[in-house]
Amino acid sequence: MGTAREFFHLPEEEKMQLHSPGDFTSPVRFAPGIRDDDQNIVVSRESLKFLSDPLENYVNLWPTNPSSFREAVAEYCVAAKMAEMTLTEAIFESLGMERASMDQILVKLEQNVSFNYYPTCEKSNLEHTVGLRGHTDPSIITMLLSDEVPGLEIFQNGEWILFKPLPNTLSVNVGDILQALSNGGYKSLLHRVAASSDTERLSIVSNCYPSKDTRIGPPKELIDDDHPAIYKDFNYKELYDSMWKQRPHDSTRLDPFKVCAD
Ligand SMILES: O=C(O)CCC(=O)C(=O)O
Ligand SMILES: [Fe+2]
Repeated sequence: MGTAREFFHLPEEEKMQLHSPGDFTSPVRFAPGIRDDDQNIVVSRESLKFLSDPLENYVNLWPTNPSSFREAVAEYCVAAKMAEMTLTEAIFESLGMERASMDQILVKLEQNVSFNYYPTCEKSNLEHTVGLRGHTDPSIITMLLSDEVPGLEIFQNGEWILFKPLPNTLSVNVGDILQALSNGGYKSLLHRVAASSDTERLSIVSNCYPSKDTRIGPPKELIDDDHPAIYKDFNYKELYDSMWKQRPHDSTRLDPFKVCAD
C-alpha cells in the first residue's frame, strides 16, 4: 500500500508518461481522473492498471519509481493469485462442477491488478464528483485491499450501502464471469466509490479471469430442464471487447451474451 501511495504522489508528468488514451491493451496504463461533460460529473479516481500474469512476461515493463515497486508488487501479485486460485476452485466445487470443467478454467487463470487513488475533493465540488461510477467487474472474482478509508459502496436490495472496511482484511467481489459460469447462481456485485473532501483513499484490486480464448459458459452439469442456460458461450476476449462498446443505458455487461433477450 505504501508503494502505491508513493506512486500516486509522484509528479503528474511522470505518471502521465504511462498514460495512453484510448489504448485498453497496453500492459501498463495510468489513467487520470476524468471530467464527463455530458453527465456534468468528475470521476476523480486515478488508476495504474497492469498485467501481472505470467509475472516474468510483465514485471520488466512495470514502473521503477518508486524503487520498491517491482519487488513489492511482484510479491503481492503472486500471493494474491494463489489465494484467488484457491478460492475460485472452492467456489467451483461448491457449484458442483466436474473436475474437467474446473480445470479447463483453472489451468489458464490470468490476473491483472489496479492501484486506485481517490484524491480529496473540494467540498464545493462534492455534488458533482464521484470516486468511481457504479459498475461490475469483468472478472471471475476480484480481490480488494483498501487502506481502510471508507468510500466503497455496494448495491444491495435496491439501495447503495457503504461498505465498512475491516483492518487487515481482503474483500472478494463476485465478477461477471462467475455469474455466467454459474448460470446466474452467483450474482456479480454492483459497486461504486464515493468522493470525499476529508481523506484521500487508496485501494489495490486484483482481478482474476480466464485466458482470452477459454470458453466461458455454464458447464453442462449445471444445465437441465429446470435450469436452462442463461448465457451463450463466449470467451474473455469477446467480453473485454464488448465492454468498450456503447450499450443501452440500462444494460449490463453480460446482456449481449444472454441466450434470450428479456
Ligand atoms: O477502490 C475500490 O474500493 C473499488 C475499485 C474498483 O471497484 C475497481 O477497481 O474495479
Ligand atoms: Fe470494481
